[in-house]
Amino acid sequence: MKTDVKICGLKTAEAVERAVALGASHTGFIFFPKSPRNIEPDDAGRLAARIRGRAKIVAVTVDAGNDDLDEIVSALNPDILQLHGSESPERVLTVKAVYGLPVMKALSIREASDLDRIGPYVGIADRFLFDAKPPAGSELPGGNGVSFDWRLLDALDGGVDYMLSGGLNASNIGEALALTGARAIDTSSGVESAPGVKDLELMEAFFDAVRRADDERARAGSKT
Ligand SMILES: O=C(O)c1ccccc1NCC(=O)[C@H](O)[C@H](O)COP(=O)(O)O
Repeated sequence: MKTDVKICGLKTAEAVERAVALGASHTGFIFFPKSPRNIEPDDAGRLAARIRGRAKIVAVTVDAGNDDLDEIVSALNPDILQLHGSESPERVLTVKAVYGLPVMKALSIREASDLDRIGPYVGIADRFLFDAKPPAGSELPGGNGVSFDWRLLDALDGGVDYMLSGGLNASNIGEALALTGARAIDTSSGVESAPGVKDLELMEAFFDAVRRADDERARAGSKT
């Protein structure tokens, strides 16, 4: 099985095209002005046009109102909306109804009780993205390059469809996949040389590590 990989926070044609050539299943564009990865909707739309149909296009927003979502959806025409703020289940339902797009709801995890927040979104969100909680003082709800304790996901109901996120990089992705069995992963800072600057070599190393982990899982699976 090939792990789905989302490369998030893309801002240049070179990075978008390289991510997809390396096998990214999802490309993420950040609409959050405080982020070093923030991109204008029209610029994101131009980048997405280069890879449309080859990878899913994900619009990442944080507690966005309908005016902002209207502009983003019309300029980017995303395949998926990632809601990365404190959007309620009711807001997720509304967004899905208004835009007719699948929603990936991001939830931040630090301790076992954080998994209790999943339940109200089950049957509403199409997928979850489990990220680490931001470190103290961070203005960003995501893209902080920090991981959570992946073992917490042992308690997760096996039917929950999610992307594993938060501080993933070429050095730790093998362990993260082995521990969680995640089928889909997301990274941003782990493939950057500086905040918001994607590094093509780090991206390549990340995909190499993911494919090694996939091979390992296939070998382990074929022995059982
Ligand atoms: O990446 C950002 O700057 C960001 C800002 C505001 C909301 C969400 C953001 N990122 C969302 C993502 O999906 C990131 O890939 C995810 O948080 C993981 O980031 P990292 O820990 O840096 O790999």
